[in-house]
Amino acid sequence: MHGLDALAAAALDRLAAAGRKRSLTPVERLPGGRVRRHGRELVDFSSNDYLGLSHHPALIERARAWAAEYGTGAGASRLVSGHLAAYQAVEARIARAKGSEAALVLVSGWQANASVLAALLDRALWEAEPLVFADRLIHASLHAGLTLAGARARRYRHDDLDHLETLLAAAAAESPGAPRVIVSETVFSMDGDVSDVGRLAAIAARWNALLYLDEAHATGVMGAGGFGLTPGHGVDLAMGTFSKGMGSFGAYVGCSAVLADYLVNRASGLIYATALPPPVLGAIDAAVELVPTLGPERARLAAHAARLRAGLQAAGLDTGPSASQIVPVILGDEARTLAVAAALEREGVLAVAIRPPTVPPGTSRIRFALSAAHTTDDIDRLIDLVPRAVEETR
Ligand SMILES: Cc1ncc(COP(=O)(O)O)c(C=O)c1O
Repeated sequence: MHGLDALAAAALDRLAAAGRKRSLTPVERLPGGRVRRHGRELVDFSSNDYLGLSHHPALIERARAWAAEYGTGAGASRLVSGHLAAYQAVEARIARAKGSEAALVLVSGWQANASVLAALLDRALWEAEPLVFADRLIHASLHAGLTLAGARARRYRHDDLDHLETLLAAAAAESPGAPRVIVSETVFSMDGDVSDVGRLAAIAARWNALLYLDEAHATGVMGAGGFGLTPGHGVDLAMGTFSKGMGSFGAYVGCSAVLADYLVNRASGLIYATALPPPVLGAIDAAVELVPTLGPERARLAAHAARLRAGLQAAGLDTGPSASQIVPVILGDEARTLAVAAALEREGVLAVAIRPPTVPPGTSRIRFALSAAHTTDDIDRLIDLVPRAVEETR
């Protein structure tokens, strides 16, 4: 008897005692930014389906058509027999949109960050140990990549590019010849703030550092054609996902052709994972085609976010540094944040409480993820409900 169940039960009891035990709740996703949970229809402010594309007829139709034509599974990794010819057209289109020489589609955002970063930070590649400089609030999947690579990042204060430069200068004095890699995001998932990509690129160029930026929350949503904030800035490696604004699943990296080739040979998440199922690749294909035409939806989403921020701030609430479709209301205390989320759910609004370890201690928040599928009335209802729910828990 290994006794693991008893140990796991004890670990769960400790989480429950700390108010941090989580569980899975079934939902039925509905169009129009709605979900059904516990039999009730709720306005969904917790999904990252920023343009409502997960229910778009063009994506559904192409997913259906590709399932009928190519089957439901890819059968093998891309390097074996899972590389549908369609990948080439999709990747060429992404590379054009990103302004990069090449692009590579990977199975998921988590897997892309974990395995691409690990491959890029391989000492054997650089013939030296690369020094990594990472924003303090980077996503868990980027941390996984650093961990897999055995890299210990120098972490700069969130969005503090002066601090980044100080760390780069100190490292250059200590180890002048060491390769340097900067890792950050363009839209931060929990604060909704937007990086200064131009300045990051200028810093990377000045210090001869490789720049890796995660565009998970910018893809589909930000930039003139909806392909994020990196195009035109000469970012070495721009990663993004199809799982959020693009309405389905999977990820991409935009980079040089030789780096893409290197990743096909070295990124374990591409080599040792079955390729995306054809219906998912079909949905990606349709989204990549559609997104440049969705300027009005992006404008509507930005207007929703501006309206919500203004309304909540006028009620005295702290929306942090949000400048995107992600609008947090930072409450600090975990129990209070849970109480506000519960009060909102009673009113028909799903907006989950985000607590440590997802965010730093003392910064628990309700994270509102907006969608172009929401109506202005949905936003106005939030502006009315949230301050009342917060007041009730004082
Ligand atoms: C910044 C960031 N990068 C990567 C990911 C992972 O993407 P995916 O959900 O497609 O695996 C997420 C989403 O959870 C994210 O927020």
